[in-house]
Amino acid sequence: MLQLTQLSVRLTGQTVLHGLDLASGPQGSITCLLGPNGCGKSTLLRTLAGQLAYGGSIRHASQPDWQHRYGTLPAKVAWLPQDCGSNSRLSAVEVVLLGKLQTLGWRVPAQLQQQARQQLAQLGLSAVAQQPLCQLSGGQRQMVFLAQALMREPSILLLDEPISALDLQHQQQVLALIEQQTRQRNMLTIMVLHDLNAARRYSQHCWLLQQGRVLVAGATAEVMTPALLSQLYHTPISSITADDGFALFYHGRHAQPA
Ligand SMILES: Nc1ncnc2c1ncn2[C@@H]1O[C@H](COP(=O)(O)OP(=O)(O)OP(=O)(O)O)[C@@H](O)[C@H]1O
Repeated sequence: MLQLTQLSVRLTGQTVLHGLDLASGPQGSITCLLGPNGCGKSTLLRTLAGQLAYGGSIRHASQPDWQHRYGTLPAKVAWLPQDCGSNSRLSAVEVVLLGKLQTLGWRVPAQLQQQARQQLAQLGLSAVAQQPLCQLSGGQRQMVFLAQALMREPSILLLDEPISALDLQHQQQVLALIEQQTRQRNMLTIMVLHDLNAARRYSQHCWLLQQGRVLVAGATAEVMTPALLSQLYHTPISSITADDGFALFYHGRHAQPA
């Protein structure tokens, strides 16, 4: 579990995150970060990834030796940024192998190449494994970088809008893979999403941010209510219950029975 205490971030003289006190879910679970555009979600994720200077503290509750500091991606952390734009001529499989950069030498062991190909195969990308990244679509690139993040075999996985460029079928495929890998590898996954229904279905814990402050945080089932989401986004949000018991959120007021 990550414990953030009084976490503050200033960017070019402006305070963007204002003293956040937050706890993630435990290892093996997914925490979702929700909130309107500009509320500070990416800033928070970049801070966790060691990319921004901050005040306050970031600790790992069950690993007291784990150190977090500005300037380096912390050990055992993988981060998928929001913008995966890249014109690299490296092939997809080479980009995935970069997830193992620290252990790569002049020769890439066959077992690592196999592992990289498997990561791509799990995302349905085997056919483009040898294609240069610059010749892939935006959605394919997003999945290649997700494969690279998983290749690092992190214990904390930070994902900034990992399905933003994907069609509905690929969204489900990617979220199911993230869920399965989070459990199987006992990772802690922290994920920014704009899709409320995906967040409800795939996360166990939720942080709701508003203008750089915590509106509410806790178990997803308790936090993701129409009332709190309407307050968060300043617009009416209602829900119905799907066949599988999950809430399905939609924009608008719940129709009154006739
Ligand atoms: N380099 C910067 N200097 C000053 N302010 C910045 C800088 N980068 C971002 N901001 C501001 O910080 C705030 C938070 O930005 P951030 O990208 O974290 O929002 P977000 O919640 O991820 O938004 P979105 O959902 O649109 O991706 C915004 O108001 C933004 O204008």
